[in-house]
Amino acid sequence: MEAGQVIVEGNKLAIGYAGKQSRTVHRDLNFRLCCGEFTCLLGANGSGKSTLLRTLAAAQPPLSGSLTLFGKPVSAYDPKERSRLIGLVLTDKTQTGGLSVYDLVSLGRQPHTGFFGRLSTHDKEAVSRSLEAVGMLHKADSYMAQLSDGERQKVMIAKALVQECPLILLDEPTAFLDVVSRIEIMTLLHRIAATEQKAVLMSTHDVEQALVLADRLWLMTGRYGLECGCTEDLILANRMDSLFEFQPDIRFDLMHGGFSPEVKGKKFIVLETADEVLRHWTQNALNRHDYFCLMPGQQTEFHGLPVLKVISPDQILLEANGTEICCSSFENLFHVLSCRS
Ligand SMILES: Nc1ncnc2c1ncn2[C@@H]1O[C@H](COP(=O)(O)OP(=O)(O)OP(=O)(O)O)[C@@H](O)[C@H]1O
Repeated sequence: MEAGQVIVEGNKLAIGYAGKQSRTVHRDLNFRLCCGEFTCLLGANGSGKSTLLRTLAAAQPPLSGSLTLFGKPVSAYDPKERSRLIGLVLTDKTQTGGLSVYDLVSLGRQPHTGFFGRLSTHDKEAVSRSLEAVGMLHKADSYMAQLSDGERQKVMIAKALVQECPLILLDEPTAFLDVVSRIEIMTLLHRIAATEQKAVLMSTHDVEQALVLADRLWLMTGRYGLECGCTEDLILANRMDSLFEFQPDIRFDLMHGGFSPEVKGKKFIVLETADEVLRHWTQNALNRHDYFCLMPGQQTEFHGLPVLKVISPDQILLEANGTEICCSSFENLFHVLSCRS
């Protein structure tokens, strides 16, 4: 497999549900997934991420348009062929508690084993390699029921790895995990894509980590459908704000790469500090206390505004009404400010 080789391509794809409760979730989706790339699919609740992943995995048919895997319609592959090409990791807690970690991952070899599913030496090596790749080899003999959520998720990823598929799809694999496990899993997926030349696509609500680790983003919204691009191209073209289009009070913070409530401070204060970290956290605290921060020089149209000079976290000078008060902490500062208002 060569870096950049197209594995999956969708053209004018419509996804959704046919039958009694028929519903088109999206139409006109155009995308490609290539070897060696880790892609994160972001979108608000109900925007259609799982529907798209299920369609890509052929767990539900497209409503119209074209969806190809290595240039051939996904529907033209039989289920066994597909399971050699697509590894799917779902979040729902499957009933696997009675299986050992080793046995569960071994099930991922089924597309390669014969009728009786006996593991060859090569299969056993592949199981051990996959468990090692996700850092779970030491738990090979544990039962699934004995694992934490994060560990279980790593084992499910090992099961997808052992299938040796060029395409791995994961639906919110980091849901319910602590920040360390989330970072571990996303770093692992990024490494797998890069070193094993796989295309890895995961849906997630973990925007912060996605912006750090994803080579590409797929942004899914009702208004714009699916916007695909290199992570930094989308961020710097201000496309992140489109994710929550009906929430004008929530803004993407370009500087720090996360979403936060828009600042609507009613009180004004001039903030002076030479340190970027101090500026960020002082502004954070002031915004929460209903202050809108102006930079020095910005206050020409306002007169007599308080000025805050932050030299260090324990040296905060507040100049107001011709007096200067030195505060030794933010707690102290907000006590002084609350007494003034
Ligand atoms: N079986 C179904 N039949 C009809 N509509 C469905 C079905 N499953 C989901 N939907 C609808 O399709 C839309 C997209 O749902 P989907 O689960 O794909 O969103 P999502 O982006 O994965 O959401 P979340 O972030 O909450 O997991 C929703 O409006 C949902 O109500």
